[in-house]
Amino acid sequence: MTITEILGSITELLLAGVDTTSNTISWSLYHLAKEPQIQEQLYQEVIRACPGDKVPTSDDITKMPLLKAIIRETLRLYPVVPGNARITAENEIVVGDYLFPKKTLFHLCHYAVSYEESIFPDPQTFLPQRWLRGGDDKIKQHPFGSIPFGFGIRACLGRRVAELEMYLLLSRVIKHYKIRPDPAGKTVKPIARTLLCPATPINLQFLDRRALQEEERATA
Ligand code: HEM
Repeated sequence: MTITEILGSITELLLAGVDTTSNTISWSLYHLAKEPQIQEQLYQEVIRACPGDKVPTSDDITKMPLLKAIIRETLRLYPVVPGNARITAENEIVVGDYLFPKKTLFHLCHYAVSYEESIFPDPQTFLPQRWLRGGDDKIKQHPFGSIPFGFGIRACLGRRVAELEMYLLLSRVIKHYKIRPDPAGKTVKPIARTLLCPATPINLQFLDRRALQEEERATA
């Protein structure tokens, strides 16, 4: 590899491989802090699949459907890559009643698509259960309702790594800490700066579960 290729690859891996997953985890913690019931359900799922001092591994993740649903719902609300583009290089195409000549540049706004009410009822609300099989709110999902990793041969190369990274991190964090929201009660909105990022800092409290349990025992 030339030095230019090495520098280009490092920049790309930092942008594609670090900021994407870290922003997504920040949003999922933000919502779990605001939704203590969902956080408790996740905690129960994690300690059921991975009891005692055991550190969650990729095998344990297969027993954590809620964990996966939380990441999917987070990426629906905050698709960290908010837009995607494609050029129809070779053929003209018809979409609905419109004819697009060849070499048309299409831009897909993931952010707008994944808030479509006919596909996701109550689209502004964080509802991980909409992704769970057999869940009350489960509707027949449109396969392209939310495609945060893109689609086709140029879809995200790091998808599996990214998902595993986020599942492992979130399950480990939840196992050790109870997450509480910013006592100042500030709402954080997203902003597109190439990637979709929090417009203001996300402040959270992390309470050590072991210390909380010891405190509870001491006061009982
Ligand atoms: C939450 C995490 C992530 C999301 C939502 C995400 C999303 C995306 C999207 C939408 C694309 C463009 C796909 C398309 O044009 O159809 C993409 C491309 C790409 N992503 Fe990710 N990504 C994530 C994490 C990662 C990670 C962790 C890595 C590397 C370890 C990575 C590496 C790449 C690469 C190399 C491409 C370019 C693929 C190509 O052009 O053929 N991504 N990603």
